[in-house]
Amino acid sequence: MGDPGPLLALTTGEPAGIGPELAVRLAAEGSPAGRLVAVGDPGLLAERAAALGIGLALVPLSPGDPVPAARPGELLVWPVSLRAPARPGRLEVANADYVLETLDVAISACRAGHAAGMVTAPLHKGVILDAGYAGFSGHTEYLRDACGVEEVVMMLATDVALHATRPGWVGSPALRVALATTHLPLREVADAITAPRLTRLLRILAADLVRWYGIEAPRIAVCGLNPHAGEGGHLGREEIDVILPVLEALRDEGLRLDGPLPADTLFTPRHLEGVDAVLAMYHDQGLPVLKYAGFGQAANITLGLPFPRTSVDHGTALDLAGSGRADPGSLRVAVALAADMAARRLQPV
Ligand SMILES: NC(=O)C1=CN([C@@H]2O[C@H](COP(=O)(O)OP(=O)(O)OC[C@H]3O[C@@H](n4cnc5c(N)ncnc54)[C@H](O)[C@@H]3O)[C@@H](O)[C@H]2O)C=CC1
Ligand SMILES: NCC(=O)COP(=O)(O)O
Repeated sequence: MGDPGPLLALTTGEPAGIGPELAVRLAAEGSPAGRLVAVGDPGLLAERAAALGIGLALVPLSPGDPVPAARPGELLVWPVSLRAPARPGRLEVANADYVLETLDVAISACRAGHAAGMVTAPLHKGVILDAGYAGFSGHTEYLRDACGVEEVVMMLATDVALHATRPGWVGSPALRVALATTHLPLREVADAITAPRLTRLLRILAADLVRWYGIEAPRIAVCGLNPHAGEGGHLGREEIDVILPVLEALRDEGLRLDGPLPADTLFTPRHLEGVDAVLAMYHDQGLPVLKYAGFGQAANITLGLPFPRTSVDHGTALDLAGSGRADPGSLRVAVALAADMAARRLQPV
């Protein structure tokens, strides 16, 4: 058997959702890109595998243990125990601690060098907030705080092959959409877009397109916040007062930035030609476009961390949990992308 590739920690997510079954399905397929170690409850994974008729031997290990040679039909596991029984589609507040512990195990392993990166199956933000973790916003900000970095950027990207093979497509081969704000009520968005924050986000985005994607001088298109990018100040002044001055200052530093541009036309093939990433100002400005272009073939990447972290482009899909009908496409993309990023990370510089 050849080089199994970098070891990637795969957190299995909300136990009532589709994460555990997607993890076992991917393990059964065998990941071509990297070696996976699932982080989760072995009993839960065995149960979901059995329900899908997948014969899977679980191999429990601890972070730092030698990694055995890959054998078909085996899944390595770093065990974390459920706090309460998990039933598909039924959220259980007591398991919020379990979900967070899976993240802590993976993050510690990545920081200690026991894994080259992490891939996360979806968690349910609402149940973690219901469990009392006030202010919990998602993996992205949890990782930021756990790694002690000031800022991170959420970016979703379609599988490169999707657009490259689409007849007549003249835009960039991959659509990458980063977000200036993530999980905020809409009425708080404008106030969250400050010049210092936007400056930090754009620097991280530009630097990590070089670091993780090998793009030499990335070109980034920046959306306006308001319709028609503010219509010269008649439909809002954020473009004039905040966004434009930041872009001008960063252009002087050498960053290649277009904008602020009206978001409705920016996301058209002609405007995306030669653009390596788009910075959208808020979640539902950028992600519906990305998901229309490639739901199930896209991944979520956290930029600004000391190690690769990717995730799926979807949530816990409680309505599909246990049915075997959930599409594992995005998890495949997330694993392949994390393996690619980890391989770059492991290359001597
Ligand atoms: N990476 C993560 O941890 C993410 C977590 N979430 C969380 O997931 C929870 C549920 O969010 P929703 O907005 O309902 O989004 P969702 O993605 O869970 O579901 C939206 C729709 O897409 C379908 N869907 C989702 N994944 C699918 C798959 N793999 N195959 C086929 N169909 C699929 C669902 O059945 C549903 O109809 C929320 O707590 C949200 O915060 C949402 C997005 C990402
Ligand atoms: N809409 C994307 C999403 O919810 C993923 O958030 P995160 O858990 O990766 O921070």
